[in-house]
Amino acid sequence: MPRHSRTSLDYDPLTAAIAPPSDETPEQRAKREQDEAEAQRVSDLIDEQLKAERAALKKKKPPIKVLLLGQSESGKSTTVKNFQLAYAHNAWLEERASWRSVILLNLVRSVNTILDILGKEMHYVSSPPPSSNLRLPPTSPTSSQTSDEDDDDEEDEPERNLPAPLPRRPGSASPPATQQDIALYQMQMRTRNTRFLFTEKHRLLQMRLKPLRRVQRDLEQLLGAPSFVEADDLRGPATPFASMEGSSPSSTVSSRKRMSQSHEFVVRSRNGWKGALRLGGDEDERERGERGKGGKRGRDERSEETMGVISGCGEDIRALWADPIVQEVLAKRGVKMEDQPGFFLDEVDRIATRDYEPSDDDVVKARLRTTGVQEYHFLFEKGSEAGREWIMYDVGGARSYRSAWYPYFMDVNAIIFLAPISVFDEPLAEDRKVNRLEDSFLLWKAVCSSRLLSKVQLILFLNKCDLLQRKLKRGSQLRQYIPTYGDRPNDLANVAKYFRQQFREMSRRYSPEQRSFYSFLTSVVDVKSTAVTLGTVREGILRNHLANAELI
Ligand SMILES: Nc1nc2c(ncn2[C@@H]2O[C@H](COP(=O)(O)OP(=O)(O)OP(=O)(O)O)[C@@H](O)[C@H]2O)c(=O)[nH]1
Ligand SMILES: [Mg+2]
Repeated sequence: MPRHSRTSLDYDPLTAAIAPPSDETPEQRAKREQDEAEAQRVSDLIDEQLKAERAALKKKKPPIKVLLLGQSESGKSTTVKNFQLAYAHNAWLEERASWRSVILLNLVRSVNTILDILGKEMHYVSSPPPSSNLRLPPTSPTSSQTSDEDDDDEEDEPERNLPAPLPRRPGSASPPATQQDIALYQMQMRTRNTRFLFTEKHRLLQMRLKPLRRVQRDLEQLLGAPSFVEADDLRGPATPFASMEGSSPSSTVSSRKRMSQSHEFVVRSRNGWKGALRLGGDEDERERGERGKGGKRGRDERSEETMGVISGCGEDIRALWADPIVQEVLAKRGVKMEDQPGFFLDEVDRIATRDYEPSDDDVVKARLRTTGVQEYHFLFEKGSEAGREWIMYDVGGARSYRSAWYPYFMDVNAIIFLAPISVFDEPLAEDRKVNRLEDSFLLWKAVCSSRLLSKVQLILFLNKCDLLQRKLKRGSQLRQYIPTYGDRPNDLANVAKYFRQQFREMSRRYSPEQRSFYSFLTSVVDVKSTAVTLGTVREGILRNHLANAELI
């Protein structure tokens, strides 16, 4: 009877197939049994590992997910940096050096901005005074006539980078001019009529600092997309995510995967966090390799070259920044370099050197726009938080990036919303007709109103208090931009209290369900005070998370 037709229950074809040959010698048998014992040992080991992993997974606490929201330059990335500094210090140290190029770019951009302004002024000095009149922006009903008459005058268009008013007065068709508009207009008039006493020194500085134009281009190339973005590419609706509520979670989750770049920090010992951060990730590395000549070596050479040019220009940069005529020109133009993000001109002696290494404060102050969404993982491995992973999502805040926020609304535990409150007199870069504070209010209102976020804990950072204080001390009057502020004292404590009330009221009015209002007055460039704030925030988020878990 052929084997395959046997039906007896004591026959197992598999056993038959792996059975030792009938003519096995004693040596072969000993070898076979040894191999089988070893295979069994490995198999047992794998089983044990799988069991342990399953048990660990069971014990693993769910990650806490925090989303940072707010307009561009509100301080989101700076807040993440503070979180790294406080809770991932070793990884922070590893990453710190890679910020050098960003800081150099910040410095060089400041110099080139000054050179641009200087160039224009020197041009005015060497050319006859303009014959056409500057336009006065629309202001009160009486002065708006002036602007109507001059509406066809295109010649002065580039000069009209005027800020938008806040709030618009009811009933007025066109936005009325703010005090700042008028001041800017008067300043432009004065500037055009002023003849600065430029000397040979200014012409020499201009000439000797010219190589910094190329350095800026090189650094922008090296750093890739975020340092290239033009204001025109940032335009878009204020709250695109508000109209996306209800769209399919699966499509938004996959778009979220496409958009995010992941960075990991792991804390392993009581010494703090360990891990690594690769600025930009592999993809950027590849792109940059292709852009730069000859990949990493080419980049290193260029970086050396760049450093050489910058350090060679150090003296002249210092002379330019310290020059009283340059300072006068900037003041007349209303340009406050020291209020601008990424301001390093005061540190030029330290930074424009070949062996410059960024300090913690430098990195916190450095400015690099976020494009898309950056994902940061923090894993606590000691203490009561052991095994708990935190994931922070840092989004690009410019208007054109805001539709990318929505997929992250699906499953976050908390949102830290940054509203810079020093910007009450500034226009939004993406749309200069809009006041920056007004844009923050629109965003906050939309976030509070979102049904998807109705159970998410919202934490508000009223940020840039240091800049607000500086502005108020210089004499900026809040009531000129927000008439409802009335006669309240024009100091930090009262202005901050007023803003807090406004945001609280919006949260109360627009939240679909009742929610607690948590707010902090912050200057996130101040690492010490921010560490205290973040400690409180962390505890609050954790407590809220645990309370919700209990409820479930
Ligand atoms: N003086 C001062 N500067 C701040 C403060 N917060 C942030 N900055 C600076 O403002 C600039 C912009 O901050 P970022 O954290 O990059 O802003 P962002 O919200 O991430 O901006 P996007 O990436 O464009 O969305 C940086 O140069 C910061 O150092 C603050 O409280 N005070
Ligand atoms: Mg950012």
